[in-house]
Amino acid sequence: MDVESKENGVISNGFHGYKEGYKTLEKSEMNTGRPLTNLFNKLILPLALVGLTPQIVMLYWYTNVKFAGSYSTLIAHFRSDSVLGTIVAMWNQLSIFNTFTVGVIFGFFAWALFWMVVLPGKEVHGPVTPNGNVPQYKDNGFLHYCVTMAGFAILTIVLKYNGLTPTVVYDRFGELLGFMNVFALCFVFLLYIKGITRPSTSDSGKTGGGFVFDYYWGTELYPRICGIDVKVFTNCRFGMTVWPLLVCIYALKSYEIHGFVDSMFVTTILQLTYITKFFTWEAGYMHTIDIILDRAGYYICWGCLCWLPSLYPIVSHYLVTHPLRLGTLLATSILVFGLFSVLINYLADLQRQDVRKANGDCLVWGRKPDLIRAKYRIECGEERESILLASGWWGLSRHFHYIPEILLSFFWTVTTGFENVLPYTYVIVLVILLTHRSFRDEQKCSMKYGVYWQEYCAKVRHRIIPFLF
Ligand SMILES: NC(=O)C1=CN([C@@H]2O[C@H](COP(=O)(O)OP(=O)(O)OC[C@H]3O[C@@H](n4cnc5c(N)ncnc54)[C@H](OP(=O)(O)O)[C@@H]3O)[C@@H](O)[C@H]2O)C=CC1
Ligand SMILES: CC(C)CCC[C@@H](C)[C@H]1CC[C@H]2C3=CC=C4C[C@@H](O)CC[C@]4(C)[C@H]3CC[C@]12C
Repeated sequence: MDVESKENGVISNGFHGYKEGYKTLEKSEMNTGRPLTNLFNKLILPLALVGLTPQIVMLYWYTNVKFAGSYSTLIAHFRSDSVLGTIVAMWNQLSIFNTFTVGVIFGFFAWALFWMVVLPGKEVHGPVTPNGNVPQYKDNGFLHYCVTMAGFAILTIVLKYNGLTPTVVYDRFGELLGFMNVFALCFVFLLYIKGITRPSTSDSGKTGGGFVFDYYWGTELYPRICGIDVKVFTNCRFGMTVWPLLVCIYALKSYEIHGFVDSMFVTTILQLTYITKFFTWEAGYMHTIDIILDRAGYYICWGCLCWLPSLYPIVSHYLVTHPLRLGTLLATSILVFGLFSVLINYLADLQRQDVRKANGDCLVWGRKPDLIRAKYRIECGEERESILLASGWWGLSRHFHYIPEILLSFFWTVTTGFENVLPYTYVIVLVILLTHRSFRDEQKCSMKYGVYWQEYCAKVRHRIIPFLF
C-alpha cells in the first residue's frame, strides 16, 4: 500500500481506479448489452423483489400463526379471499407503531451499537476496493455474540423473577417484523441518499441503472455512520445476532407450552452451533462477496434486517406450534449428522484460509497441497499473487463446502417431520441462493484470475457436486 490516508475508517491507498475484478463484475451485472435483459435486471427484478419480499416475510409468520404452518391452507385462503385481501387483512390485524415495538427494536439497536464500539478487538482489514480503499474493522464479533447471549440469559432470569418472560417477542413477532419492515425500507432510502450526497468513501455514487436499481443495489460499498460500518451492523450485529436470540426465544416458548421437546432441542443446538461458528470467523466474512461486492442497498441491508430474522429461524418458529417427539435414537442421529456437517463446512473454510496463511508450505490431508499460484494485476499495473488450492476439500469441487452447509440446514429442518413444506422454506431458498452465489463468485474469480481460474476449473471440473454439477 502506498500512501494510506484515512477516510471514515476506510484507508485510501492512493492509487484510485484500482480493480481486482470487482468493478468490472459490478458493471457487467448491470449492463449486459442486451436491452431486454437490462430492463429485466435493472427494473423488473429489483421492483418485484422490493415489492414482494416485504409481504413474503410477513406471510411466513402469518402462515405459521394463522394457517397452522400450511402453505396449502394459505393458498386456499388466497383463492377464497384473494391474495390482496389476505395481505390487507394481515396488515390490518397489526398495530406496528407502539412503545413495545419501538422499545424492543431501538433498545436492541442501542445494545448492539454500544458493544460494537466499546468491545476490544484486533484491527483487521478487508480486501482493497475497486477505488483503492482498504476497509478497517475491529474484530470483536465473537465477544459481541458472547456478551449478547449472556445478556439474554440474565434478562430472562430477571424477567422470570418479575413474573415476565422474553417469549412475548414470539407472541408479538408480527408487530415487530411489521415495524422492522417499515424501518428497513426507510433506512435503505436514507442510505441511498447518503451514498449520493455524503458518501463515506469514493466507492459510491449512482450506478447509472436508475432509481429502482440504485435503491435495490445501493449507492455505497462501505457506508459508515459516525464511524459505524453499516454492513457489519446490519449483517452481523443485527441479522446474525437476532437469529440466535429468536431461536432461544422460540425454544423457551415451546418449553413454556409443551415442556422438553427433543426436536426443538436438536434444532436449537444445531442452529446455535452454526451461528457460533459464524462469529468465530466473522473477520473472514469481510472477504466474501456480501461485503466486497454487494453495496449497502435493499438486497443486503433490508435482507439482513428483515429476511434473515424471518426466514432463517423459521424451523424453530414452526416447532413452537408443531412439537414433534423424535425419540432418543432419531434425535441423536440427526444431532450427530448435523454436527458432522457443520464440522465439514468449517474445516473446508479453514483449509483454504490455512493454506494461504502458510503460503502453501503445509500439508493438506497429509500430502503436499496441489496449488495454483494465481497472478492477477491491479489497475495501477502492479502484479499480485494469490493461492488457489486444488486439493483437499477444494479439489473435490469448487464449492464443495456448500454441500455440508445445505445438509446441515436439512438436518435442523428434518426435526419438523414431513407434514408441511413451510419449515423447509429455508433449505429450498438456500439451495437457490448458493447455486446463484457460486455463479456470481466464479464470475468474480474468472475476471480476477483469468487463465489461472481456467486452470483451476480444468483441474477441478465440478462446481458444487463432485461428478455431477
Ligand atoms: N447460510 C447462508 O445463507 C449462506 C452461507 N454461506 C456460507 O458462508 C461461507 C462463505 O461462503 P462464500 O461467501 O460463498 O465464500 P467462499 O468461502 O466460497 O469464498 C469464495 C472466495 O474464496 C476464494 N477461493 C475460491 N476458490 C478457492 C480455492 N480453490 N482456493 C483458495 N481460495 C479460493 C475466492 O476469493 P479470492 O478473491 O480471495 O481468491 C472466492 O471469491 C461458507 O461457509 C458458506 O457455506 C454462504 C452464503 C449464504
Ligand atoms: C432481498 C432478499 C430476497 C435476499 C437477501 C439475502 C441476504 C439476507 C443473504 C444473502 C447472502 C446471505 C449470507 C451469506 C453468508 C453468510 C455466512 C454464513 O456463515 C452465515 C449466514 C450469512 C451471513 C448469510 C446471511 C444472509 C445473506 C446476507
